[in-house]
Amino acid sequence: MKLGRLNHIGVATPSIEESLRYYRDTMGAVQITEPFDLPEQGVTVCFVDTPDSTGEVGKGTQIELIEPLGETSTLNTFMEKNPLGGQHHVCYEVEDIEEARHWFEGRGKRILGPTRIGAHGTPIFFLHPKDMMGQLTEIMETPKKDAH
Ligand SMILES: CC[C@H](C(=O)O)C(=O)SCCNC(=O)CCNC(=O)[C@H](O)C(C)(C)COP(=O)(O)OP(=O)(O)OC[C@H]1O[C@@H](n2cnc3c(N)ncnc32)[C@H](O)[C@@H]1OP(=O)(O)O
Ligand SMILES: [Co+2]
Repeated sequence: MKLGRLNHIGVATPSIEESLRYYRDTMGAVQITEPFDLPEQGVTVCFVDTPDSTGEVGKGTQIELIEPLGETSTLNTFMEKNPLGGQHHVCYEVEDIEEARHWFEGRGKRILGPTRIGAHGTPIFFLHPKDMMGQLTEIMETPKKDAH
């Protein structure tokens, strides 16, 4: 397996509205999606697009803003330790999610739960931060070109 594209950086926040204002008004973001709830993951999410190397917005690495949703959100423990939020996870793309799963299992890395569909609508899994140099790491299958 080779290191794939950095698809997004997951950034936890106590207030997605405040974070949206920050990225728009302080950082000059020009393309931000509407927030949407993922109740099964216990988060409200939205994406801030950053320009790619040509300066085009929409194809570059995204900031994935995540706010806890509900009492049982996985994010609540993180927010207790980091009340202002901050960098939560990194997400790399792979061509084949099952091949990637075998790769990491073969290297003794703990995979957190089953492969499932993530916020981009493609299969993902998470790897435990303690096995990944301290970084909670999301692995995501690259969206197929003809995906609509
Ligand atoms: C946008 C939707 C997206 C998707 O599904 O597509 C998401 O939902 S992302 C947000 C929520 N989902 C997840 O984070 C799934 C994976 N996370 C987990 O399974 C847990 O959060 C886990 C196992 C990483 C940590 O579990 P928990 O928080 O309950 O336990 P601890 O607080 O005791 O953490 C154990 C140990 O890990 C350190 N830790 C926790 N979170 C992080 C982090 N984000 N980055 C780095 N390190 C982290 C924590 O400090 C503990 O270390 P210790 O030295 O023992 O204090
Ligand atoms: Co993510």
